[in-house]
Amino acid sequence: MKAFVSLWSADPLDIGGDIDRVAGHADGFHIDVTDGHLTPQLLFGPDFVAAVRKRTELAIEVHLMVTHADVWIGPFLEAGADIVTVHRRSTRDLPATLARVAEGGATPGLAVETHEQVGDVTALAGAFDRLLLMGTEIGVKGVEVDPRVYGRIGEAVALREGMGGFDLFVDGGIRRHTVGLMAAAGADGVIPGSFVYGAPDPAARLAWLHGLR
Ligand SMILES: O=C(CO)[C@H](O)[C@H](O)COP(=O)(O)O
Repeated sequence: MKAFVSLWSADPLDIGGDIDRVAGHADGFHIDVTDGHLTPQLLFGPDFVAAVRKRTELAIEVHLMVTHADVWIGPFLEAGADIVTVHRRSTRDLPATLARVAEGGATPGLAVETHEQVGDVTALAGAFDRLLLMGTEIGVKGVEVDPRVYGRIGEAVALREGMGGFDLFVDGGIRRHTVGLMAAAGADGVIPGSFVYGAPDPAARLAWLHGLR
């Protein structure tokens, strides 16, 4: 099981230190971008991503939870994002938005929210390389996973072979009692927040995560 660690759950006064603490153990970092409109939070802009880029060579995923994704793809690519993940609700033309990410040299990611149908992604076969399946509502943290997520992981796994393949990650509600079930259902990776940064030994927790499947 891979882990892209969510910097939203790092210590906001010591994010550099928190990056260094897990850098030899994480598979990448996940940076949430919210606009207070699509999501009830204000989080992380391109300058922040550029600063993280200078601090680590690990992959950076930018999770765009904003009303107008197209406006922000360019600035986040320039800042050094490796993966840009967008929502259906963030654009009027989802294939064009995903293509813009790929044309910019980054991996296009598609987020599927808890109220959306997993099966709807089949129409976008080949347009994205990462599926970010939300385990909770977007723009919240510290909450429990929606238990329907395990079945939804299975649905995505069943679909992906016929779609040319994609990496399947789960975001939200990553806990000791949920992550093993996510791995067993077929997820390739998760986005741990407090599960890593709230642990007494974040590196050991990541090693434990890597051993799952
Ligand atoms: O976007 C998120 C959840 O939707 C973030 O990944 C968040 O950092 C998770 O927080 P936690 O695992 O601490 O609840």
